[in-house]
Amino acid sequence: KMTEYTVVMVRHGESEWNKANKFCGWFNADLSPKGKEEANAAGKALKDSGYSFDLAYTSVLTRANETLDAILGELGQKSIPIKKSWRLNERHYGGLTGLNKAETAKKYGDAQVLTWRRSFDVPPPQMGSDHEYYDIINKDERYKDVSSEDMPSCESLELTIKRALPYWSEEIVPNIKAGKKIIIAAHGNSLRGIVKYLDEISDKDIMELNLPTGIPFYYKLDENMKPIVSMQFLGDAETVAKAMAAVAAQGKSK
Ligand SMILES: O=C(O)[C@@H](COP(=O)(O)O)OP(=O)(O)O
Repeated sequence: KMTEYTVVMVRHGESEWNKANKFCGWFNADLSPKGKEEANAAGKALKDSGYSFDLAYTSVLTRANETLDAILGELGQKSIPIKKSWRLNERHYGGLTGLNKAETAKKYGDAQVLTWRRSFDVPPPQMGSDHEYYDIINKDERYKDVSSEDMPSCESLELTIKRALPYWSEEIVPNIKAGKKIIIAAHGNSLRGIVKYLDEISDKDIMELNLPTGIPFYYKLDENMKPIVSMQFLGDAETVAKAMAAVAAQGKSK
């Protein structure tokens, strides 16, 4: 029989800054009450589908960590090992961090905001040291082991992939191949990067992918980590499609 590995991924539940429609990136926003409910519901959906895990991965951002904790709580699996890495963080939104997405679209136009949010290789403007959130992010203890060359001041999807993929290939893949059942709780754009790589989505087509908050999805991978089944959400198609459209609409002026 062909070897088949299942990996589950989930974007965290709605954060306070998703709710306020603000560019968040490396700012450590908390889950909103709705986001906490989404995280619990994600755990219930995984439980109902019979999932259990041996190892969990997440970013160093609280919204992803708390989503993972809620899921593992629902599964009764709070004691499995959890590995956290900044490499799974959301893309760094640079100078846009803290700005309202719809107001930014009013000011710069929908097309510019779409380029900043969804182009493959155009990074947002840099976050300078005078930015409101610069010290909060750069002096955060959780980045004390990140070298100054690795510490971003803004990231395109391309740059996000460059720092996330080594973690996927060197840390996560060997554990998948060792037969560990894995869940990854991360972010809209760090997960878009992994999905782009796995499904070999073109730089142009990846613009169309908007991941909903708090709805887990799975991949079935062969022994070469090629998808046998790609991105299957644990939710009905209509709910998923609506949630994706809502994420896409966040960057429009009206
Ligand atoms: O940084 C942010 O604002 C959102 C994604 O934003 P968009 O790229 O969808 O605008 O990240 P997440 O909520 O997944 O941590």
